Amino acid sequence: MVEYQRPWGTRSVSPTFDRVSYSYGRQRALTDVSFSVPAGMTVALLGANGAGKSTTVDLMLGLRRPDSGRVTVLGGAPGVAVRRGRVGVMLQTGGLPQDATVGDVIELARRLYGNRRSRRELLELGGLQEVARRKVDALSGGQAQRVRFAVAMAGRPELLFLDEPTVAMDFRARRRFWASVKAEGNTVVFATHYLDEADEYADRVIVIDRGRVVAEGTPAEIRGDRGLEEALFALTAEEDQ
Ligand SMILES: Nc1ncnc2c1ncn2[C@@H]1O[C@H](COP(=O)(O)OP(=O)(O)OP(=O)(O)O)[C@@H](O)[C@H]1O
Repeated sequence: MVEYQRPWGTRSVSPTFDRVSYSYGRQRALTDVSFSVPAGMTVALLGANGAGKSTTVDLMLGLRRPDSGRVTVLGGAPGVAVRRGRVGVMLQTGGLPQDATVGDVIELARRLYGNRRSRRELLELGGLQEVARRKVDALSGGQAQRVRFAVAMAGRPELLFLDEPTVAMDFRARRRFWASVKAEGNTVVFATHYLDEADEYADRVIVIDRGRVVAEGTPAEIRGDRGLEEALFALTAEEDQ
């Protein structure tokens, strides 16, 4: 196991999990999970299907409460940070009104956050200028993801939670997406199955296996001399059937 390194220097710590456990009824999803994400860092959550990544993101958003342990986000309860617009989020599905145009959705998001950013800026951020008049239900999967990204950025959040953000994006859109994320300078926590993205864009990687943190470190530390995919094979088990 790669050692969990503290302290993180002088930067303040953002989301923190302190011995968090969570179950869906009798299905245990997380057991005794502890980690902290320093401000300004990009952290990737890696693990097999069903490992507990989405549950971790849900807890950070205050959508679920831990059965035991404590989750803090920007120094307080997750729900408070979310309600104050300090957190931007891209989840895997849903969340967009299908009958509205892209421009309408962007306007709605702007208004929700007190017009902190211009329409033009947000359309640019998502690479959406060409499809601004198109209805959401006529977008491709990758375009819809880019709308979700623009919406997530509307409030100039300090912290971004991204659950498999680039799944439907083509290579160009993915690169542009990461360039935008990095340029904004937020603290970012993202779950992904694209190991190359974790390798390239994450400052740190947290590997979750069957609800437990089994490794944490820089991509180079996790990868060692065997590559990230081999490391993941060694660190994690097959999904429970
Ligand atoms: N609503 C739910 N009800 C019951 N069990 C659930 C529910 N959501 C998730 N689980 C279970 O909790 C565990 C963790 O699931 P989670 O969705 O957090 O995994 P994940 O790492 O995000 O997986 P994936 O990579 O497939 O998105 C799994 O065993 C899953 O089957």
